[in-house]
Amino acid sequence: MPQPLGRKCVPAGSLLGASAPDRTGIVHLGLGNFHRAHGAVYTAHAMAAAGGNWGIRGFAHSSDRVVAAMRAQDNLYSVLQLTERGAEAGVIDVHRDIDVAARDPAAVVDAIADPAHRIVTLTVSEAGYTRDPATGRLALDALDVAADLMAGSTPRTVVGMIARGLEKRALSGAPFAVLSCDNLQSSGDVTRAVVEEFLQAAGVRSDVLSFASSSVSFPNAVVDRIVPGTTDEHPRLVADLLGVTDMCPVPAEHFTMWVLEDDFAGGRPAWDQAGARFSNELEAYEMVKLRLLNGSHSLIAYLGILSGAPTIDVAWRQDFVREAVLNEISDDYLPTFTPPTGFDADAYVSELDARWRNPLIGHATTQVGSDGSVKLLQRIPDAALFHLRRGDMPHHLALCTAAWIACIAPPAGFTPQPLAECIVEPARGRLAAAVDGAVTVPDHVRRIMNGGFFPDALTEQDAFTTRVADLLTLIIRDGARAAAADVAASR
Ligand SMILES: NC(=O)c1ccc[n+]([C@@H]2O[C@H](COP(=O)([O-])OP(=O)(O)OC[C@H]3O[C@@H](n4cnc5c(N)ncnc54)[C@H](O)[C@@H]3O)[C@@H](O)[C@H]2O)c1
Ligand SMILES: O=P(O)(O)OC[C@@H](O)[C@@H](O)[C@H](O)[C@H](O)CO
Repeated sequence: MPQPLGRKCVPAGSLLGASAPDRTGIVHLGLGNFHRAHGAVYTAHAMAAAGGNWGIRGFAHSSDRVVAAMRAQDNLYSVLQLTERGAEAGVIDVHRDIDVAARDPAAVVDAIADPAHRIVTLTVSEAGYTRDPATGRLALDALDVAADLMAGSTPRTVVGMIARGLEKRALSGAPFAVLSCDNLQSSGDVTRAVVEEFLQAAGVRSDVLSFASSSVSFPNAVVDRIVPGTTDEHPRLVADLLGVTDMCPVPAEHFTMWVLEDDFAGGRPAWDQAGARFSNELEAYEMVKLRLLNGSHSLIAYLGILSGAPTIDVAWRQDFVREAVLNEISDDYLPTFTPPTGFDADAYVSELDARWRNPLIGHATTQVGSDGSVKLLQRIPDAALFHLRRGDMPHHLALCTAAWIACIAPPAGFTPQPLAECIVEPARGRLAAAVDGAVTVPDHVRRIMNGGFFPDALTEQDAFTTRVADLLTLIIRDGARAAAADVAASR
């Protein structure tokens, strides 16, 4: 009978990297699966290589699920690496004092203000940055942001917590870095912008603004590792491999990458000795990651959902999905950017093929397709505008947009595959209101494209809206495969 994982029961040789010292140097917001299989693993290896007090004070945003399970195991958990050659498991021991931010937001503010903490890392999803989709700026009118801005309130949003923590920390003047590890373009610049917009809207003292600009850095970073949600199968695999019961293991692929700007105002762990790459070519890496991987991932997910595929590997094994995605990469994404020095696009795409094909990962199409209203903003508008401004039509980006609408805001009379109902999408209500009363598919699409869900620059492109409407009409009439065939014929 396996014993529960805990400090008294760590299987010999299973620790990945070092166990953390008692002191914490990092505050992490968003204690989900990705952080636990990525930043936490690099930090454990960095401490093993070069030491340092970089234990992690972690906060889940609102759910107690991971926190309760980790606490019962003395903050330990295992990372389950799933490859086509088999599975391996290792234990991570870098978290201390984990909690739920919504339960005690003041504790988050205090942790950020504490000079012992020199980095705040974030994996709070694209939605966690509370930006207006049309402008990309902090959504000052959103109810939760407006509530956080009220004098004397305890902040509930991520941006509010960072800004109020920074304001309190200005009293000590201790420098620190805020490191976004979410799939955002210019993640550091975006995070600085929303935090500074919050501070200005809150009317903080000028010395707080000076502290923010002189002593707080927001390095840009690109993160990469496919980390699906945990299922009941994963604890069983850990029990087989390590002989312990782990209530909250994290499944992950073998591949992992982290590219960062080396701009840490308060110092950093030796992540470079743990495999992270420090580079001045962040923008180029962002294009590769956010377009070739994440943009393609969205198209696989929505075409997959419309054809009843529950996971990415099942969707990817359908010829029409693979053809659409590989053509999207070559026609619509690769021409839009200059890759990093020495980058081999063919090798990268072959590697993506192997990563998406991995049947052990079981990455749910509905997970990748969640929050499309926020994620597609990183993946579609800029690349689409690149082509539209040259008079070319990015057909595959239009297909992805049409497939998203078919899943999330289907026109009256069309019911997508049942999987579509399982997609978490915070904008569902607003989308339904925008299309209420639409009588034709073009009218339906126009209301979405002009409804504040995409940047103005894209919504001004009538040809794109028309192409999305044509493809949505085909999806409704003949299915996703037929729409993909139409796109293939238009190349
Ligand atoms: N899972 C991956 O493969 C992967 C890979 C690269 C990057 N990422 C980035 O990490 C993020 C989290 O992925 P995950 O796999 O950990 O997901 P997860 O569902 O396990 O965790 C999501 C975390 O984000 C928090 N969150 C969600 N909405 C929020 C909001 N509005 N405000 C504040 N916090 C919020 C949740 O509380 C949770 O802690 C992704 O959205 C993405 O930006 C994920
Ligand atoms: O994590 P999201 O929600 O931004 O996007 C879903 C997936 O595309 C994403 O998680 C990838 O698996 C990941 O970006 C790979 O590094």
